[in-house]
Amino acid sequence: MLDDIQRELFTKEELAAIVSRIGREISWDYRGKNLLMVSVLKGSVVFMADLMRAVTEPLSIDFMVVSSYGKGVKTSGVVKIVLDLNIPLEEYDLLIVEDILDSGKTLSYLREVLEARNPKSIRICTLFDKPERREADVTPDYVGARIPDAFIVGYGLDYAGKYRNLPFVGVLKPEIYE
Ligand SMILES: O=P(O)(O)OC[C@H]1O[C@H](OP(=O)(O)OP(=O)(O)O)[C@H](O)[C@@H]1O
Ligand code: HPA
Ligand SMILES: [Mg+2]
Repeated sequence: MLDDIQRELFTKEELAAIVSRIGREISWDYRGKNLLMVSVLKGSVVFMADLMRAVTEPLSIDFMVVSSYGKGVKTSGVVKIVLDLNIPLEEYDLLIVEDILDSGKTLSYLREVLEARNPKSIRICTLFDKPERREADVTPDYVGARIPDAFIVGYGLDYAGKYRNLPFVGVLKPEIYE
């Protein structure tokens, strides 16, 4: 698995520092609110597990499973909700938790779908933002780090379902997917 990585982009320690910084920002901003963190699976599984423990205010969690990349490194353009939330959202301040904002198609679609359910407020938190590849208009409220246009894996992020268990984030060697 390690042989497939071209270079490490964020070490385990750097990721922990990023998560802790976002956790502090969220803790401050959501004082006295009714925070519901919605993790967009599968990619955000590791980030979500760490981030929720970096938030010091009371919160609830829930999960959606959304998929659009399949086995490729480019979005299929079709965002499929594989598993939806099944609770009313009116009483919650919703925070969508994503691993990466790339073309923006997943988050622009999700935001629209969830906004229509009338939560008290809605914000987006993404660990990584790849602004150069944006195709849909999305503005995240919390960003861990902006990254260059390269396909990254680890810390929840996959290529064809693999590499999610790497504790760091690295750039995948292009020969793996070309
Ligand atoms: O901004 P976009 O171009 O839409 O890309 C970002 C989305 O793509 C990935 O999900 P994927 O469809 O690979 O499912 P996964 O979370 O199970 O890996 C990633 O986890 C984000 O949800
Ligand atoms: O760079 C990426 N890596 C893994 N999954 C992704 N989904 C969108 N962009 C990426
Ligand atoms: Mg993926």
